[in-house]
Amino acid sequence: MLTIRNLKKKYGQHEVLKGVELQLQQGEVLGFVGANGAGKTTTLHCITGLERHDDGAIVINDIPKSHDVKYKKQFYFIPDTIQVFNNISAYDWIKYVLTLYEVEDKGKLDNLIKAFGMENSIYKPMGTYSYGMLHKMALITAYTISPPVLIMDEPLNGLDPLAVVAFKNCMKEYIEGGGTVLFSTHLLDVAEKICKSIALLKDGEIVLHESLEKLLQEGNLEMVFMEKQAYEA
Ligand SMILES: Nc1ncnc2c1ncn2[C@@H]1O[C@H](COP(=O)(O)OP(=O)(O)OP(=O)(O)O)[C@@H](O)[C@H]1O
Repeated sequence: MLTIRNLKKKYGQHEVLKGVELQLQQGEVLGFVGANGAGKTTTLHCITGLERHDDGAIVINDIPKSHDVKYKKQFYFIPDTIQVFNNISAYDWIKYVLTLYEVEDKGKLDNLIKAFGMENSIYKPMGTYSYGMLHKMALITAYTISPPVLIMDEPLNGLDPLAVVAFKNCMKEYIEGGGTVLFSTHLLDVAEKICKSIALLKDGEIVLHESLEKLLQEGNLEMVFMEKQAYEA
């Protein structure tokens, strides 16, 4: 469903991604982990087109990144920092994004607004939103669109307990409907609960991509990562 081959990216002389190889199967929920500065966000930005990559190939649902609009309709990306138009309501913004994806499902949208407890705030200007509210808005959008792949950078940051439950329930439904998820996280306990597989980025390369089931046979995720020397001593 998502294939990354030999992905390379430099900022000036700093080679951040040195040939990332990653393949996600349909239905996979992949937790993308690594130390601070390992290049997780850079990888997500290269996949989503926010950054140009220097070398390598990225293909989603058989469509290469070079196919621009068609490629972009294969995924929805929730960044860590969500930029918004301050004076537009979240509801109007979501409706606009849905038109870009050619999705019209008011019933689903209304159900998701309710599931995330946003019935009152959804009509307010996005400039008045907290960090967590912006993430809820983005999750409502993502699950309404239900594209082939969801890509998220630290999606649970700022969510209240109700929203975390909604996030997990919606994710289950989305996966059962044929979706695929790639998300970066630092929360290994969360990754243990949500993911089907884990990929570890270290020194600009994927040094591990394994099913959670197999990894947990070796101990908990923290132990596995310490062994893989994910963090500097
Ligand atoms: N726009 C940029 N210009 C220059 N260097 C950058 C830029 N963006 C990221 N970097 C550098 O690239 C490296 C990887 O950063 P990135 O944000 O991808 O890491 P990360 O794994 O997401 O980190 P974290 O877990 O702390 O969020 C870091 O050394 C960072 O300083």
